[in-house]
Amino acid sequence: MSDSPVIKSMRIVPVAGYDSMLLNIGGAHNCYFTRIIVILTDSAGHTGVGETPCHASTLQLLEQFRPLIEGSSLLRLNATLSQLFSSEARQQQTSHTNDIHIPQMNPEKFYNAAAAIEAALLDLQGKLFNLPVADLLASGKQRDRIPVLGYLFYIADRKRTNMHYQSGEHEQDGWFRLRHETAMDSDAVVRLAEAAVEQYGFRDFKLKGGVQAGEVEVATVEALLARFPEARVTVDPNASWSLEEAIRFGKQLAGKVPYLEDPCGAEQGYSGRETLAEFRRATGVPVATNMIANDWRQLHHALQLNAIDIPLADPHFWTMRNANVVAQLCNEWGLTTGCHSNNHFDISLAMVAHLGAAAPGDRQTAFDTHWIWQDGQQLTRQPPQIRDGYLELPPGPGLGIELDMDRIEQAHAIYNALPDKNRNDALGMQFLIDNWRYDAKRPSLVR
Ligand SMILES: O=C([O-])[C@@H](O)[C@@H](O)[C@H](O)[C@@H](O)C(=O)[O-]
Ligand SMILES: [Mg+2]
Repeated sequence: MSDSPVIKSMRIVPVAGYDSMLLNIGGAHNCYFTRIIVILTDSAGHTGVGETPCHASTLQLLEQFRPLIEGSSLLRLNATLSQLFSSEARQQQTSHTNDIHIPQMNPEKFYNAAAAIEAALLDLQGKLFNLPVADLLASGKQRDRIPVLGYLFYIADRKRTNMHYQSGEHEQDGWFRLRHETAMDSDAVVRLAEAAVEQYGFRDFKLKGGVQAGEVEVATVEALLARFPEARVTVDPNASWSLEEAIRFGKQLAGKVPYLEDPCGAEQGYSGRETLAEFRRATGVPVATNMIANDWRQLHHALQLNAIDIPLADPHFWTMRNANVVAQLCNEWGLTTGCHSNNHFDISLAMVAHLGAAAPGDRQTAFDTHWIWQDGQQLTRQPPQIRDGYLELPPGPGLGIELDMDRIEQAHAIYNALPDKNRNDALGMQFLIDNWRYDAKRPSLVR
């Protein structure tokens, strides 16, 4: 043990990148998105890295954890993480609520902080043992590439705001240009899908719903299916449909979609787990969720109620090792493994690639990634690639990525210059609808 490298320093770097005016139930994505990069350096001179969603309270937590991490032995990773998990901060973690798009409600702070640290430690251990992180997760590496989906959004007209959205006008036609243009109807979303297929080869799509009336979003799903009859297409209204609507739309889409994601949620005194269980019984449509089964206790209740088929265990909500345990449970218990995402850089893309590569069994649905909206803003020298609808596991030990420190400093400078550093999707939306306010039970444009 005395030969174990020791963590010498932990650098916590908030960073920002650019985004399009993507719509969801919480409003419109800001022209900037923010993330936190954790960089650990050990006594052997290696660097390990992790990425997580950014919030001021996550930054504070990471600072609080610094004394636990600096000076710790790399080989005692289990003991270090156990200490983190038995800290007061975890006890104070509130349970996950449905209101995922309201910054002050976002409950994942402890897990977000722990996830970035754990990923960076695993990256370092991988370098020490000359093994990919996928091999350090309990089920070990199972594959070299994982199916990922084309994550489609309705896109608002950025010109109606005074925000600094990129224009894409200097880009050639195709995905890199189209991803900045307004896309508010089925035809425009189908064009986005065509461009995404051309660029990345997707066979799976997810439409971010919770924006327009359910009928409109179902029509967009049907338009995508008509254009790509072989594809697997789903929609995620983030629980904005009532149970009655969800059952109606579910019956309309039954047999055409592989699953629906969070079609309904808590209402009239019933929890989201209860309404999803009723939805499944009424429609037979499998249910995926990133809203009501995001920790062990929630997952337990969701499974007891037979409410879900696909827990989308995001490594930033669970940590990579815990998300791998969820994948093992899915394999043993007849569920399907999947993964949720938010806007992210390529360090998270590598984390997701290793998680998917280690998921046992063949019941794996295409993983979510927002990367196609950020592609080109990499913080590493050779970001993992999406080809033919698959995210390829980067070669090399650890996470298989090498930080580009110049780009990290630039992204840090963008973050420092931001007036508003926490995610707040209401801001952009208020340019479209005066005094717009979030409502968990209404699509964002239905006002
Ligand atoms: O990026 C978005 O707008 C999504 O709505 C994201 O915030 C969600 O967390 C997520 O992708 C989801 O599947 O619910
Ligand atoms: Mg979702």
